[in-house]
Amino acid sequence: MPVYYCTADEVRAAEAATGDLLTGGTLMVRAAHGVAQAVLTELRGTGGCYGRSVGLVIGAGNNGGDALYAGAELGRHGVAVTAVLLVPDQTHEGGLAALRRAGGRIVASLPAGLDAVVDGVVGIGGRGPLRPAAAAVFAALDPDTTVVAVDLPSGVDADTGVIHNPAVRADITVTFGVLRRAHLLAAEQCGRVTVIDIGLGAAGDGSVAALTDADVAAAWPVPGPHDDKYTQGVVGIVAGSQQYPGAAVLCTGGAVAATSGMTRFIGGAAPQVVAHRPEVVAVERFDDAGRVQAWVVGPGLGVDERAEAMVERVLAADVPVLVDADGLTVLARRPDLRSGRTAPTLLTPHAGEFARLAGAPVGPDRLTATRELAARLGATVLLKGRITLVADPDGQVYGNDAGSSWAATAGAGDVLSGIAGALLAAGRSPLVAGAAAARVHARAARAASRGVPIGASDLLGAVPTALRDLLVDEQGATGVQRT
Ligand SMILES: NC(=O)C1=CN([C@@H]2O[C@H](COP(=O)(O)OP(=O)(O)OC[C@H]3O[C@@H](n4cnc5c(N)ncnc54)[C@H](OP(=O)(O)O)[C@@H]3O)[C@@H](O)[C@H]2O)[C@@H](O)CC1
Ligand SMILES: [K+]
Repeated sequence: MPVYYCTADEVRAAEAATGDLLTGGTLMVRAAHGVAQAVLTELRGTGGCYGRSVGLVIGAGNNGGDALYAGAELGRHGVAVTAVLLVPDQTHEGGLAALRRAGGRIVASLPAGLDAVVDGVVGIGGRGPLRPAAAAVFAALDPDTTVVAVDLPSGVDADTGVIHNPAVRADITVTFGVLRRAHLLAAEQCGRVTVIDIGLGAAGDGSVAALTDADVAAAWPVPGPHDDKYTQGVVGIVAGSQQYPGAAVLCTGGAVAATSGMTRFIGGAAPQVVAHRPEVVAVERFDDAGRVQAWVVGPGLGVDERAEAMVERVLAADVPVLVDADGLTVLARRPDLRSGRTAPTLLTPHAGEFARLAGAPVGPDRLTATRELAARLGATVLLKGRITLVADPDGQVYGNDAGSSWAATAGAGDVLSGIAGALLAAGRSPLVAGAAAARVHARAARAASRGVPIGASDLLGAVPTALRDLLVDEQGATGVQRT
């Protein structure tokens, strides 16, 4: 099942639904225990707890309350705890008393040499950037200090994931019951995210979600005993040119690697495509192309009249179409090319192409921008980036955190569109095709890179490894999900 990411209001509603657990303070006790355990685990992994020192940065709300109770528990484990109170007269009273009872000390500024710092400035009640007093505390920290954020790194908007300046950058984020949208949208700011069970029920409408590996494995086309190359979906790729065959080779390569359906290619780079992938049925002219179940158009296509004619022809077909790269630039110039389409359309822009399509830059709130463009165009929009967002026109979003930016290399997008196109041809919705392709693409980048720079062809070469890990580990070799 996909993982859901909730808004602050959805979290508050789930907390309120617990009744006495919220009003009696039980939720906060559980939340604080989770934070303390995360810090203790970190300390134990780096030499033990006793005699270590932890600083707390405490804001005026319940987020500070969590951190104070967590500090009290740390104190009871022999940790030397110091706390800076940003708004002394609005500090959570019960939490402060507990910290004092456990031997914690209130200080004007945190001492040097701390083993960890707990960010209890703000959680889901935060607005805007860190205020100056909080910003000064974090700016003064030794850069190597482990930062543990309570609920969210302060300065990151819970609902949009906008990372204000300044904001806390956490190594570990401990959250409660359900994930917040910021944990997806600002994943790079949150570090490792841990969700503590505090007894909340279901929360949120699931409109912002992420596919798990198991979801992707279950969605991936696995041939059945009666399938042949046609029944698994034929994807047609219109990409590249004689002078610039690279995009054509990478995009068809992505499609070939993704499924065992058939791949057709149309364009001047047909000889180079076949040289790399003899299994591709490649022709130079549209009229020689056979039938397909989905098209991919755009990578390396150019933006001249010839390219425009190709985009027009593909979009006129009554099958799903993925438009990428130069195809998007053409489409930004000629939005009429999409008019009259009823079959699904998947647009896969990077930020620059997005700005051309939308008429304005993406801006910091990528979620809203992507949703608005999808709704306006009546198409599914996949916005590339370390956090890939795929939005349907009705507002449903799947995100994928690649976990690194190694895939941000020339040609990697061509591989992605090939993979997603093959999934469209196999009958997957644009939303699932885009999100599943992004996840496999990110896995392939990780498998190819393992911490060093890679080229797009390295990424392409690692797609079978990524798929093997997913399909065999998650489903068993037969494609049947283990229970
Ligand atoms: N309810 C419960 O029992 C449970 C709650 N839980 C925990 O409580 C958290 C939510 O608590 P919350 O609603 O009190 O809001 P919170 O995030 O602490 O911030 C509000 C305060 O911050 C201030 N402030 C705002 N922006 C700021 C900024 N940029 N920089 C500095 N300050 C800023 C704002 O001040 P104001 O704007 O009014 O001046 C206000 O005083 C939640 O994330 C979770 O950790 C869990 O324990 C589960 C049980
Ligand atoms: K926080």
